[in-house]
Amino acid sequence: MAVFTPLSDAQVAAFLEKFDVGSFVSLQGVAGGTENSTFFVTTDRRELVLTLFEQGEHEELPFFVDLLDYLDEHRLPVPGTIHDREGIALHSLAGKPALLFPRLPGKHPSAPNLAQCQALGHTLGHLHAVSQHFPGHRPNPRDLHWLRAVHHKVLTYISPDDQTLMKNEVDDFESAFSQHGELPQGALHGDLFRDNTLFEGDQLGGIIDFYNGCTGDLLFDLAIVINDWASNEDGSLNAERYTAILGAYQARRPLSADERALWPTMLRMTALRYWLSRLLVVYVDPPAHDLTPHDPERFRTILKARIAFGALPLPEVS
Ligand SMILES: Nc1ncnc2c1ncn2[C@@H]1O[C@H](COP(=O)(O)OP(=O)(O)O)[C@@H](O)[C@H]1O
Ligand SMILES: N[C@@H](CCOP(=O)(O)O)C(=O)O
Repeated sequence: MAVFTPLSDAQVAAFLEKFDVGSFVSLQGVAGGTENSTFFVTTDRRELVLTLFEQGEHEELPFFVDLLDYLDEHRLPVPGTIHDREGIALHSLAGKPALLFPRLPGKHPSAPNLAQCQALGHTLGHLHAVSQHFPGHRPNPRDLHWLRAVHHKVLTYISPDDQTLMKNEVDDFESAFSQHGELPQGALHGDLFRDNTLFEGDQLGGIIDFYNGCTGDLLFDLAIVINDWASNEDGSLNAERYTAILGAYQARRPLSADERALWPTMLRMTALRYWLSRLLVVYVDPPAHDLTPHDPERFRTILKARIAFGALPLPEVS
């Protein structure tokens, strides 16, 4: 379940009166999700999503509102926030910050087909082409500085071989990145896993859950996508999905020479980023709720595969 703060019909009906969205019909808690309380709300005019923010830095919410609204204005399939009659998006409900969104169509793809991979690559390339001009600023909270600063917290919980692996990888990343200039920058989704997308058939209906959104290396976002969308069970890269995503992406935003050079390193770095964040959740900072944490082992497997086999060649830009 992902309703940590229950709401009554009457509370939501009164809340909706601030907005021009129609009258309350029904409310349903959403089972998915891990961090916030999410509700599907039906009015006599439309389907909505209501999110109560349970954790995280509340002062950062205006960044997420601005980013979603900017991408929505640029015709990306994201839930732009719904503003009330006075133009305000961010409200408070049951003592928690609250946002209202349109409900986007579709389902999460667990085994995406190649048309879905192409659609995702195409849209992410478009998003990054546009997001380079986004004026907001939020440093990437999971970048190399974070890896360097926090990886020691998990070392006592992993095997001696894994400790060596993790420490050597962080050193390697620092050495590789120091040999290149700044990579192309822009706003990132920051967590674009399959379960943060919605598809209707092969059509990408929506990209959701921008609460890891930040600004930084665009390549970081692309590497997260490839590791989640294009890895086989054994962690190796799935050549067809890899080529479908990267071919479509580069038709919208070709990678620079520095990005191409750092690509194998970025795949390893984002694999380590999730291995580490998941280890932290399991051993160091477990959440108060009883949801099953994501498996750290999955990203250890992916990291080991990237080290063993490197990256596949990047498709040529046509
Ligand atoms: N705008 C939206 N349109 C349709 N479904 C949504 C929307 N926002 C959230 N959801 C649904 O709610 C679930 C939880 O939302 P999410 O933002 O991922 O929560 P959390 O931050 O807690 O992980 C999603 O997996 C999706 O099924
Ligand atoms: N999607 C992630 C969880 C979000 O990352 P975090 O850094 O905010 O914990 C995962 O699959 O682990």
